[in-house]
Amino acid sequence: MTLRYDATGLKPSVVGDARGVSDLDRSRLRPRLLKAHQAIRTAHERGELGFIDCPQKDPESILSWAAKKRAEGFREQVVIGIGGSSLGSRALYEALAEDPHAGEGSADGLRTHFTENIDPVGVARLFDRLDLSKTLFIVVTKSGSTVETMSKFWLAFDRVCSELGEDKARAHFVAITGPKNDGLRALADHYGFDSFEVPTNVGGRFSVLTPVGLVPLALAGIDIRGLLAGAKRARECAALPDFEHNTLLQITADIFTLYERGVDQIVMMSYSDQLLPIADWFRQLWAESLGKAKDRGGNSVHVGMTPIKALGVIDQHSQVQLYMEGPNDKLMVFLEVASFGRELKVPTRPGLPASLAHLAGLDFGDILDAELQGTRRALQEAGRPTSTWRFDGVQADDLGSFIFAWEFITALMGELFDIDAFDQPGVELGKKLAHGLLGREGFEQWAKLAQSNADAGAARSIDDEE
Ligand SMILES: O=P(O)(O)OC[C@H]1O[C@](O)(CO)[C@@H](O)[C@@H]1O
Repeated sequence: MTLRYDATGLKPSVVGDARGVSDLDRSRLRPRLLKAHQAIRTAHERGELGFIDCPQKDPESILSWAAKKRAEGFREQVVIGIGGSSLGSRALYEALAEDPHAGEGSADGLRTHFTENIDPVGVARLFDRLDLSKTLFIVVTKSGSTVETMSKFWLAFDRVCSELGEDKARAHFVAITGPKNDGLRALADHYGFDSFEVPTNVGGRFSVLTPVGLVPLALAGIDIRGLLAGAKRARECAALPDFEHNTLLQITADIFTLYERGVDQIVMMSYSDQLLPIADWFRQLWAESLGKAKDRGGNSVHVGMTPIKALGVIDQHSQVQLYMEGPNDKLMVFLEVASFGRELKVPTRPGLPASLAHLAGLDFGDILDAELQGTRRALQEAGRPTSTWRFDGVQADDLGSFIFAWEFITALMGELFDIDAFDQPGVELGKKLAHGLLGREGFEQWAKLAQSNADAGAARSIDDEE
């Protein structure tokens, strides 16, 4: 049974085949979803959930600042951030930039690199090949104190100061951070960097349509007006109060019904290289928002759906065996592109073996599409739930709509789980331990522990250490 959602205004269009989810099931959840929808509206009216305001923001000041900045002669930019401070911008850059990893930047758009990890090999490979005189560093951290981001910022700042002098360094750094006056904000004020603010009521993983994403994307020459226009379209769809016309309520009803049936994993399988990184953004949004130990009443619930990133056709030769025959616990979300805007055909020159002769003259996009259809149909025949987000093409407005739609669906899921979808208490312990270990006493403790582990020959984790 294919559920074509009432795609009121929503582009990309969405088609679901939530096997086993009947209209009856969906209407069963209708009252809870309308209550969730109302709760989100109320929270927004209280000034929370700032992500809902993002599509309304005027991008013109960012666009004119970016044009002025590029005119200063920069040709490349390095975005230093992690998690919500980088994943969204990277995904949108890699989807929408003309040729994201090749060629030189220009006065119309800086070639953009994203550095998120602190693997010394990766950082050195990037930093060592930069022409610092033409490189702009965009430092993005909402808290202003994330270890990975701030250590790389300091490395960049030291190198630029050493090469160009501290006076000139100022123009090579832009800070995008929260209003808290310590960490990056204090340094930006002290050194006089251009800076933009991350609104306090927008969670990091919901912030790509704030200066967090809009500033680097504008510098890269990406159509941020189109992004916001698409997000506005999805916002209008999200605001519809009636279940029958609100596509996002219907999609959420299907996902939650499946979850209650034991489908606790969601595979975002992109049949487009350009759209693959958007699955990285989605994984943080979905995992960090919904993976929670306690509900709002403090009860231990341990809820969440594991988000998995997959790429078609590659993962047909890797993961699909599990998706087809393994446990029926995954919702397949296909990202489909109707037109790649690029023709490339299998040559018709004679010589192909008879078994492959039918490929001659075929367009690569058509082959990809046939493989998507074949894989999707096979999964449906195997009774696996699927849904497809169908993009006319990889363009800014559809991506803006996609971003806002999933942000809103995530907020609705948080209401259905009755959890706080906007905090991330689970990441704090790891950070504390890491910070502790990075302090002096931490390393002594760590060295002692490593030695005692070695002596005991036992693999003990730091958690066992009282
Ligand atoms: O923008 P910041 O404060 O550097 O945080 C980066 C990321 O780290 C987290 O706080 C924890 O992983 C994410 O929620 C956030 O997106």
